[in-house]
Amino acid sequence: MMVDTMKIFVTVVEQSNFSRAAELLNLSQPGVSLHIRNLENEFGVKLIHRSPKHVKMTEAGAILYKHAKQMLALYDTAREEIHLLRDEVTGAIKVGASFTIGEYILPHLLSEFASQYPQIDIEVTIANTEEIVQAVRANELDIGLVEGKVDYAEIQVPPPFMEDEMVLVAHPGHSLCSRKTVEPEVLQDLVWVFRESGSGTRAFSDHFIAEIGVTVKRSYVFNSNQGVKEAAAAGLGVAMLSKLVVRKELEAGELCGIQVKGTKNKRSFIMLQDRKTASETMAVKMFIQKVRQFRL
Ligand SMILES: O=S([O-])[O-]
Repeated sequence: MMVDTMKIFVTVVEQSNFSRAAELLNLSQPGVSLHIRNLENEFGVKLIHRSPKHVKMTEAGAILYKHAKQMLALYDTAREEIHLLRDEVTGAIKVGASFTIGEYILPHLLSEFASQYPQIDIEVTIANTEEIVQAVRANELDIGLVEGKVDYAEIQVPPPFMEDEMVLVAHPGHSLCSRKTVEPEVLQDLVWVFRESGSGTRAFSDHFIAEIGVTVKRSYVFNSNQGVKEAAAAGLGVAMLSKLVVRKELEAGELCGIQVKGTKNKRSFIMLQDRKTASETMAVKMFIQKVRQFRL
């Protein structure tokens, strides 16, 4: 089918590599090369320059790439409209989420989404913000849901989809817990429990500490919210975590929340897609719509 050949051509161009394209498409490399050769024979012109180091489009290849993208998008739209006619949205979505979103928001969101669209398969990857950003850039995910700021030209970041409240927490026996609100200076030389670098939670903690201008006496680092939370509840040090992560422990009195005068405790959750390769299937569109409307 011509649409399959176009998909192969577009994948080779976007991956700049025959074997990576073959792997992504579940085809053999000779099979992919044959499709490209047949396409070149059909147009009577070279579409791709191959050298041991590079796979690059020719001028004719660039023209075909532009139209092939439009053809594939039109084909998807036609397929989706036909599915909608039969009142069903099908397909598969790969979603990546940072830990706070992946563990505290996504399960509830997906449970609503699944009852609305039972025929959409979803694969979720949970990792820290930086890892999810890199996976979106590498085109391994259709959508990334992360915390904080993202500054890559090729990544499309629409306005935040949710606000998150951060809380400074400690074991209830910590000296800071005897006061309702504290001045920033009293946080001088404390022992902290942090998430790892690359996480949105760590970025927020670092920013918070820099803003109030205190030094950290010693720190312990865990690569999960759960680890940080348990360590703070065990009295290892203070920690800055999302309220979503510590809500139950605060209610149960296993952690105390410390208010620091004049500091900001809000951050945003954002949704990412790769500008160039963003999937526009109906399944992805419906998922994006759900993320925008969802409230916990
Ligand atoms: O998992 S996080 O905090 O980016």
